[in-house]
Amino acid sequence: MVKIELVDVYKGYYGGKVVAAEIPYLEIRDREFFGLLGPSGSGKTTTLRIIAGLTMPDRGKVLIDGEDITYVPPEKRGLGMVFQSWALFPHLTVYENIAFGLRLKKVPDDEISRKVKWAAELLRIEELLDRYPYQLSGGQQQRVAVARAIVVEPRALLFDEPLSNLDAKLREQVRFELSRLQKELGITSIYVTHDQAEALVMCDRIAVMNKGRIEQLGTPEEIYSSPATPFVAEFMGVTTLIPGNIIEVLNPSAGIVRVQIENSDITLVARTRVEKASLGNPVLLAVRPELVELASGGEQTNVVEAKILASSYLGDHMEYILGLGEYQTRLRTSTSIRLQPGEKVRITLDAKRLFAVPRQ
Ligand SMILES: Nc1ncnc2c1ncn2[C@@H]1O[C@H](COP(=O)(O)OP(=O)(O)OP(=O)(O)O)[C@@H](O)[C@H]1O
Repeated sequence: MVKIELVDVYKGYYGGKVVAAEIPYLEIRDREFFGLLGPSGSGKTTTLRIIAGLTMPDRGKVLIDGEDITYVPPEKRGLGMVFQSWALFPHLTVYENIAFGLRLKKVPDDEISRKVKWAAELLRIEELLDRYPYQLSGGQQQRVAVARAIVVEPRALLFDEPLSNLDAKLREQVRFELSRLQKELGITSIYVTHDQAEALVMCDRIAVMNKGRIEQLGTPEEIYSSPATPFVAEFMGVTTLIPGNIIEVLNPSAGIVRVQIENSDITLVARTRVEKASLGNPVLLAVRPELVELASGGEQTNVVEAKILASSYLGDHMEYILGLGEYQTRLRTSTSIRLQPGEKVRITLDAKRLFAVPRQ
């Protein structure tokens, strides 16, 4: 079992003007694929480096399985690392690159040979063992870097944007392979990325970071469908955030509320965080295009009138910009439906998926 905890960790720069990491408590569970997600400068790398032992926190503790390792040097923590720059040794073959950590540990040759073969098979690079790094593609180098990290059988794996040097197509493929490998080995892993899609598809849980702090911690689905703050909603790709206020609490235990859009008499039923489901609370309605449909007539809730402001033909679908009170949102339809700017339409917003992001 390998559980990693951060307790009251703080790291600041420039006399505390820059908070690189401030984490009251974080637990990364045994065998979990854990994502640290956030924009540039949000503190992901600092947090990972504190866990790795490469950055000393100003305050706080790092625990592995309850044991305080805050002052244990990086090489004694038993953690495998795969960073953005893979930094393979150019003068060593793939075999020797993978074997490097084992040689340092003075592992006997026959055991090294067995372990290198095992790691090479897992990463599907058996054919490449005699080559030098310059004879490999970016994707192959990346696999060698992962093999080198796992061959020493680390207690946990730390990844810092390991795929950012790969092109989009390869990135998708290696993403999938890394997830498979992580599950196969059952190894606790922490993965730093600024790419939402990457975190959503790979990770069991994600911490979204902003200015050194964790804004939200949850499963990919929670983070995507129930963003806790406007920052998380925007970072997860919500382009339309419509301000409103809670005017009725319909189901307190499920967080179902009625929201009145600011400066209009339009009201919509939405979900919000249960602890924020109180009368008068300000919210932002996160309206993703996939929640908006033309009303067919049978709907009971969330049917409102909107005005077509603009239309675009996008080959396989139409996209319309709608005016909703003084705010705007988008509607997608099949290309067989053609609406004209200025036209009024009745739309429906899926009340089960419409989320009211707390504003305070
Ligand atoms: N050695 C350092 N000296 C001064 N400031 C630093 C140092 N390391 C990090 N910082 C600052 O701490 C903050 C967090 O940086 P960090 O590298 O952890 O962010 P990040 O989320 O990993 O960003 P990126 O995705 O760009 O790597 C930033 O404002 C950064 O400028």
